Amino acid sequence: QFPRQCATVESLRSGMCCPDYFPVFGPGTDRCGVSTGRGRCVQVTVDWRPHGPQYIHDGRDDREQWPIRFFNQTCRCSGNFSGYNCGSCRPGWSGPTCSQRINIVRRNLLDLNAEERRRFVNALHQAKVTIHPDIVIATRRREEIFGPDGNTPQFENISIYNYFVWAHYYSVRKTFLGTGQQSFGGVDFSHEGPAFVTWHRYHLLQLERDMQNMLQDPTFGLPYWNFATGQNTCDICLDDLMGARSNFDVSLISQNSIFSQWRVLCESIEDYETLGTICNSTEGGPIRRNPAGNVARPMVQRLPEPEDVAQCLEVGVFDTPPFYSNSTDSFRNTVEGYSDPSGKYDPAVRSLHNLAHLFLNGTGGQTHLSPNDPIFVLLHTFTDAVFDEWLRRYSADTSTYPLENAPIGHNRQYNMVPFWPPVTNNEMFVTAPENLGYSYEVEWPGRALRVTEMITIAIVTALVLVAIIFAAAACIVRVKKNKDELHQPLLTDQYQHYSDDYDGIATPSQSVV
Ligand SMILES: O=C1C=c2cc(C(=O)O)[nH]c2=CC1=O
Repeated sequence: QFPRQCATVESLRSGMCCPDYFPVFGPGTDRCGVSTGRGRCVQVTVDWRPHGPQYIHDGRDDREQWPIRFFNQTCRCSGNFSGYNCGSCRPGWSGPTCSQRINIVRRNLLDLNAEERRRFVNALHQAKVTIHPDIVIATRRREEIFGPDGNTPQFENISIYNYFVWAHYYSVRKTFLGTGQQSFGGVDFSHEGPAFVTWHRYHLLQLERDMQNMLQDPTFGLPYWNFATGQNTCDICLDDLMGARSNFDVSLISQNSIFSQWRVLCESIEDYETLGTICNSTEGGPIRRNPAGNVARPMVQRLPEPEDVAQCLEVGVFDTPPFYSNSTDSFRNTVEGYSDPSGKYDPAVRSLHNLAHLFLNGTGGQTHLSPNDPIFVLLHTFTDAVFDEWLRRYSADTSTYPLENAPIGHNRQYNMVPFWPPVTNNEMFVTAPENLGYSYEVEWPGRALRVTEMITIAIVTALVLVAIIFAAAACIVRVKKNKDELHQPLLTDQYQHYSDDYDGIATPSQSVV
């Protein structure tokens, strides 16, 4: 959430978070790399447009008008420079002056060879155990951020992967309304609204970037899991990938996989909600996963079908009022999985992204915990690939993204919570290869025909066949007639001839030679 340099009493009191890029003459001398033209420290811009009716507690949540409750000044970087101090490049650019274009390819996990699989699993594990070099997390609400003595900022270090988990938790946490009062759950800054696709896109980009830096490999790309297999098994739950099922406990991961050793963050949700605290970097129990094992909900014992993806990509409107989880004919609500794959909203339905989560039936199926299971990364890269294909097919323009009245956090110009530096939903509503420097190696399924389409095609085919038969028959008749006409004058001539010259009785064979 915030750069380590800004997690201080002074920074919080001043509201300024503009770290030096290169402190030539001591701290505060090169804010945002100003001396080399990288950027400047400016007033934060926030979204003040009205949000939808779901959130009724304005003024009570630190995430409102993000990030103004914490900081009102931030770096604005020039050109292709980016990052909390303008020390890095915008996605899609690299090099010392950020002037070289790059393209990262995100591939199907199942297409990786043995060595690539090993490297990817190791990279995830390294991210799980490596402290984030730049970012720290707040473990208290703004009201209590200076600690019990008023002078001890309540921030913690966190690993790269756990920051990925924590950011998701922070975006979905309930609004604390006071001790003894129920926390308010009608709020979600990353789901059930148009920002679902943009928020998760940035979430992945940030992990990919952090892992590239950690590995010192700017070409590292996150793979994807094509979850639309229609099967009732998890095809990536193998020991050389995301871990097979344990032989000893159906809801655990096999000990042959490093992921069986991973421990889960943000488990104590009831404590956070009743005490008004925030998840910290303390880990708890193991990842739980029991794919297709939810016997109480047979509907979530299967994965989506390839046809569901094809149908979802036919929904041409990005989002529809009320821009929420009950929107109908909305591409966003369809890919998120609250509508059926054709776009029709149905409260009983779970499809695509939601269905893939629920199929995992464990840590990966609970919103406040789901990124703890590394399958989350792959499930979301695939969801992002569908979003990118939709942007490409419809040449989508940001004007189709709602500017106001979306649920809180979901308006076009809202800074996505809790990312730093501030980044709007708008900035992620662009095609990835041209604007964000990555692309997917994927083939999209063709759509099967609907019954009405099949009937139409059958009728048209039958009509064409009948027309061909008629045309052929007419042709034969004409040819025959022409043949007859060709013979006719000969006969007439002959008859005329005979009638002119012949004076006796002719036999038929004589007259038609
Ligand atoms: O982690 C998630 C878990 C989810 C469960 C549902 C549901 O439809 O019930 N949706 C989810 C989204 C998640 O991100």
